[in-house]
Amino acid sequence: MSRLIVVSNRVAVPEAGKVSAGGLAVAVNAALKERSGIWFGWSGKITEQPSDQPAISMRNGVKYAVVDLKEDDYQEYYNGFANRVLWPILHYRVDLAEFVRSDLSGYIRVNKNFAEHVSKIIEEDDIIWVHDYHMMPLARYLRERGHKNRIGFFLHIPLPPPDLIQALPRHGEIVGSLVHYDLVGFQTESDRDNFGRYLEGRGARPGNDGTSYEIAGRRVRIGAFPVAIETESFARRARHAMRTNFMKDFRASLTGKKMVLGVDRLDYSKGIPNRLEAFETLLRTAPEWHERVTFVQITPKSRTSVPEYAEMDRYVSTKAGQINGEFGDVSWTPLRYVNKTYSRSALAGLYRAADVAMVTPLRDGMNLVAKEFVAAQDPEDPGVLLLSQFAGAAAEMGGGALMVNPHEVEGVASALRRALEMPLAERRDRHARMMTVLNTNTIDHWAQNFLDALTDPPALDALLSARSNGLRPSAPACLMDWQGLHRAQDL
Ligand SMILES: O=P(O)(O)OC[C@H]1O[C@H](O[C@H]2O[C@H](CO)[C@@H](O)[C@H](O)[C@H]2O)[C@H](O)[C@@H](O)[C@@H]1O
Ligand SMILES: O=c1ccn([C@@H]2O[C@H](COP(=O)(O)OP(=O)(O)O)[C@@H](O)[C@H]2O)c(=O)[nH]1
Repeated sequence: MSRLIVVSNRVAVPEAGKVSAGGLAVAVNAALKERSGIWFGWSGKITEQPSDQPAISMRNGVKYAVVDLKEDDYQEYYNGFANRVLWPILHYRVDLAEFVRSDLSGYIRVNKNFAEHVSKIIEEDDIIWVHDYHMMPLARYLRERGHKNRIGFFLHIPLPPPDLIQALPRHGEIVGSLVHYDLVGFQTESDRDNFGRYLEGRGARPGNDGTSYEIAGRRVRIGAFPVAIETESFARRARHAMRTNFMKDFRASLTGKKMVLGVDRLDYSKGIPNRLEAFETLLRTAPEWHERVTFVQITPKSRTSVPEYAEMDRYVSTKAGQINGEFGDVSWTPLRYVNKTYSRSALAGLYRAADVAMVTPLRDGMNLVAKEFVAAQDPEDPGVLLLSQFAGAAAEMGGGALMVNPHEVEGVASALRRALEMPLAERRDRHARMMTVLNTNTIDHWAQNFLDALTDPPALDALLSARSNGLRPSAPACLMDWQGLHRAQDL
């Protein structure tokens, strides 16, 4: 069996007793779990003179190979181009992008350096899977070194329409370089279609198979592969968590009040200010909820050296203080705003104890918190998911969540009230609909679907032709929906 080499900016080497690093980490570890593989990337450390050799460690059959970054690489590549240019533009926030040429040089330098390291470990049959916006041009530099391996790329964050991509200086070298991959995967069909239109604008010709484009002598396939969670084990974790002292103490502290929960990195894309304003509107317009509800907002700090994040930090903590000052009482703190990172087990318990989860990003690639919240619920007495229409998760969870436009604060406040007052039968019905999705697309399916599409394009062609022969009602013809194709195979 060929080896799988995963490349991403952050590498989450599992460490006993250490808090998990987030969605991407969980997803990639699950992909590597079943395969003989290597995960290469940044160690998370900054050193003056990084070693020429990656530091290697083995955990549960997976090899982790990590390198340190120099201070200027960290500033230019990670804080600069990745998080002050690509992140805002790909999240539709061109207004927040701060482009500096030296940051782009740093981004290219680190990508070339990663390619040099990865090049040394690649064997002929290896499959290479590159993750996220930090590493867009990596395949190009590997191809320049002569590697003909199958290389796939998955973008964890949104991809906006071509007009917005074009606001990115030298977008052709960055987003355009994705054509050096064999397969490019996105979280949603909308992201995938935006990329298809972007390629067409650059002169790419759609292939006859309906899933690929040809440009500059290369053929690239594209698809939607919504990232998922370990549904069953997360549900189990949530059940067990309720027996811990942590959860017993927490529930006692609620003194019978309803609990609304938010869990997000402190990031402007997550819509935290709008959410707090919606809670404030509820308290202002529905005084009957005073002393009967507690909002718990868990917000680990993120990318703190980036000025836009520091500004968000100041705004949110001021707003939280103002809400408590205005509405709180000696016996009631309406909002508990916490900047700590919690373990996945602690989070699972908090999700299960919550009556409502507010997941209201202004834009989000997927948002795994939305899925984890649903998986953690007691099916007999489930909480309600209030979900932004701009989260990638909305494409799958829209059938059961209360959908909101996070820009309409009064609308979110009304939805929050409706969620708090929703009858049990409706809560059960909505929860069951979302669980069907989470049980169908698990993290193992996600990884398997992507790797099958990357390694076995003939199977993909066969499925597509089966579909065009009437085995499945035709979907938007130009591009593929790999999950839909799997269902077609079942027919
Ligand atoms: O590594 P950081 O800079 O600390 O940021 C953490 C991760 O944030 C982003 O997560 C995205 O991936 C999730 C899983 O697919 C998805 O659910 C979410 O919507 C995205 O925002 C980022 O893409 C990762 O690279 C970061 O490691
Ligand atoms: O205190 C925390 C807060 C979040 N998370 C995890 O971080 C991930 C966040 O992923 P999401 O897709 O929601 O957003 P991202 O931060 O990746 O943009 C989820 O798996 C959460 O369980 C965590 O382990 N501890």
